[in-house]
Amino acid sequence: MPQPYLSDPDKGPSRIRVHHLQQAKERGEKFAMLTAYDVMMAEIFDQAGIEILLVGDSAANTVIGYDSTLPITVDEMIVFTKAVSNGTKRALVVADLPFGSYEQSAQQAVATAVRLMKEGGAQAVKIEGGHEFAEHVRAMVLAGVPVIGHIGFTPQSEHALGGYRIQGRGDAAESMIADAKALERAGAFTILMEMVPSPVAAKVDEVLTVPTIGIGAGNATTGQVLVWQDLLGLGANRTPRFVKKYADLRSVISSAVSQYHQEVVSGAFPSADYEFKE
Ligand SMILES: Nc1nc(=O)c2c([nH]1)NC[C@@H]1CN(c3ccc(C(=O)N[C@@H](CCC(=O)O)C(=O)O)cc3)CN21
Ligand SMILES: CC(C)C(=O)C(=O)O
Ligand SMILES: [Mg+2]
Repeated sequence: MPQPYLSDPDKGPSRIRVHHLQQAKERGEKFAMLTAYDVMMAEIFDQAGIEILLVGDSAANTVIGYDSTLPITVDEMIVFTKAVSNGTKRALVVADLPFGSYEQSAQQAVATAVRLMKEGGAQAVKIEGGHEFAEHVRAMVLAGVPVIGHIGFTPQSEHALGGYRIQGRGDAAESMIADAKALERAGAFTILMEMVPSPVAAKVDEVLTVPTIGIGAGNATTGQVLVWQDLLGLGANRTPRFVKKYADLRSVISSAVSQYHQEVVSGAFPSADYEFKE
């Protein structure tokens, strides 16, 4: 396979923009999205070639320690979005619209999206929900906000959906495809699908012109996304089945910190190398 256009150091874009993702789909190339919530991780992921950094409302779980995404606020999302945009040179920075910040009206969605862009430095936003939010998407797009639609399992609707469950099985597949089409028609530049049977996700990618991104949605979507603490093995909890763990940072950090602790209590640290002479 030739060097993918998106990551070609000479011909590829120096800054990923929405139209590059569309071109990727047209060329049959894939791209990667990863969450980020702080400047140093954003720098590392950006320099590693990740095309899209998502400031997910999963920060509610992975940074703040809530057991769902529902409590995180727009003000909190803005802090994380600023940190990520400060650490990013090439990737597209996308921020989640948190629960309660967009549902009431298209105008509320525009106001929140504008804050995430103006105050947080986001270059696009992501909104959970299907055709019922098409007008919200249209209003944001008209305001100059690029929008990703998020369908399938939408964690902000956990209580309405009855828990963490796969969506779009059986008869529900047709309405999921209709949701994806409605969001595309409203102007969404990408559709993200979470916990959807792979054949349904493949069908959605096939019927849409815009690219798709999957998490627990198989290998036929244009892109993939994971939460970085899952990918790098930082969390203590069991991860969802769709997670592939590429490292075990929790044990790396734990043994380094134990060694530091042991050297402090034994007096081995700081040795002469780390002290100031008169
Ligand atoms: N750390 C983390 N990773 C995520 O992927 C993630 C978050 N947090 N927070 C926001 C949402 C919530 N998501 C989740 C969280 C848990 C499951 C889960 O426990 N899934 C089980 C059961 C699936 C089933 O019903 O069969 C699994 O084994 O995959 C799935 C998605 C995805 N997002
Ligand atoms: C899991 C991804 C898609 C997300 O929405 C988040 O991290 O908040
Ligand atoms: Mg989210």
